[in-house]
Amino acid sequence: MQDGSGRIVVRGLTKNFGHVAAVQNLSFQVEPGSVTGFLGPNGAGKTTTLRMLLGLVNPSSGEATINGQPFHQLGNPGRVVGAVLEAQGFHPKRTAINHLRVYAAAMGLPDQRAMEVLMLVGLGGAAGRKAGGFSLGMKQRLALATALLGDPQVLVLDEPANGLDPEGIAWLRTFLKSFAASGRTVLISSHLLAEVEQTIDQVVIVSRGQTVYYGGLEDLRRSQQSRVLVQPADPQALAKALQEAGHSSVTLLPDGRLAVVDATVQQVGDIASKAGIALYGVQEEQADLEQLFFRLTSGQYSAQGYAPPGYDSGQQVAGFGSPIPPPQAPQYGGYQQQAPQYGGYQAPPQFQQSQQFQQPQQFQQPSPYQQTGYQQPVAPPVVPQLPPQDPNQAQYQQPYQQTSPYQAPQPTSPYQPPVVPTAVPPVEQPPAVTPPSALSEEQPTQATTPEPRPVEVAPAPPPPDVADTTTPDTPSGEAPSQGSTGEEGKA
Ligand SMILES: Nc1ncnc2c1ncn2[C@@H]1O[C@H](COP(=O)(O)OP(=O)(O)OP(=O)(O)O)[C@@H](O)[C@H]1O
Repeated sequence: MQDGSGRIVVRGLTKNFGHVAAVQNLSFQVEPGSVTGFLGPNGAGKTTTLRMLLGLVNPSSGEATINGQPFHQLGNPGRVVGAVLEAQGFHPKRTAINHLRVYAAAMGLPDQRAMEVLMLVGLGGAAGRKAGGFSLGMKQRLALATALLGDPQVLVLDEPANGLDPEGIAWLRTFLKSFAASGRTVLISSHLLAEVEQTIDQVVIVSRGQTVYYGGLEDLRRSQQSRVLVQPADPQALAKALQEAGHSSVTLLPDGRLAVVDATVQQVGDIASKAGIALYGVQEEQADLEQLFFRLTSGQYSAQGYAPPGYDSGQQVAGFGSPIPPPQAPQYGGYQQQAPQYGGYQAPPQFQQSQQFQQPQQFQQPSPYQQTGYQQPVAPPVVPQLPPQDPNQAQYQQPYQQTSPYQAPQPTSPYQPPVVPTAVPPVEQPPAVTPPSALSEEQPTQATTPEPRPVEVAPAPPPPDVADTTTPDTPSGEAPSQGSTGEEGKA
């Protein structure tokens, strides 16, 4: 029996693909009324977890429920949960509007609902264009429109910002916040905290298939303590002097600086002065959330050959190892930097590497982005509420305009459920679509299906098509996986 809460519960979820432990004993809960970010580096197990939640992969153990029930027990899943796992796999020759009409018909919704969701995601002007010609960002919007068809209570989106331009990201942020503010549940995955930081309220951070943090984003921010970073002429001597003065939490960083937790800048300066130790730089550091994310998830991949013998890759901020060999960390009794801990629900590390600390070039630690080749995503501009646009020329329309059913009749929510017709209107040229059962892991992959991973599973897939003979819209699920090994190859 559905509890109607809109709550997602993941309890002890585990998935092994042969020898690959994709997800290990994962537990978290996603509450309605908030946007929860599901974050982790590549290969952390995010997609596998979402696929288990959506009934596309059988867990090795544990369970994932929506409204208190596994996905396959939801009566009309398309009306409960809308999901986008990968914005690909649309029939390339089918127009956006026809794609949506097919799914709308399968869910018992009127044709007009297709146009409504297209308008909602800003694709109204591209309704008659074939999906095969869509850009990645347009495909993301079309996939989201498909997920919204059934006016679901829960939205599950895998990397939804992927391919969106800055305006699209800003639009998505506004949309998801508004959706959650209407009392619904939003779970979005990403491997970039910066990409979703302004969107999410709660965060589940996974690394190597395990939860490393689960809680409010603000709590995560608050959990970080500042520390004093100091560059002394003689780190050993200063560490000793600090310890003798009662400051036991002193960490020697690979670049030769000391990080002191329970002391102020003034205290450190005074102690150094009394001990006759010259300081070349001292600064209080407030930990950065993005760096914390790197720290929490570091070690997912470590680049062999870069870390010198004895150097603990856990000291690195970036998760992919450092392309620049760090200096050999001298070993001090009791002052070694601690590697981040994994497994279970552990508190995040308290300290982060300073990027502002002023010191000679040779001591500077490259930022995580420099180390990994990433660039910090450009913060999207603030989107005006209703920018002026020419309906004939604008590529995307703002979603909260015109006749959208989501236009807020009530001040608290822009959403209204769509009208469910008493009779299903006929569908023109129904295309080939994988039947619902083919989404299941237990179904063998169809020979004509090019995509081993699902696209959108939100609505119940429509009936098979007799006209189209090309690639189905909806890819099949994975090959039988329980206990198998090499047959579960990932695209
Ligand atoms: N069908 C499969 N068969 C075998 N291994 C798989 C399969 N699906 C996922 N894996 C493995 O499970 C691990 C987790 O993969 P998953 O796709 O869940 O990670 P992710 O966090 O979503 O990564 P990304 O951010 O790159 O999408 C990886 O090691 C991956 O290779």
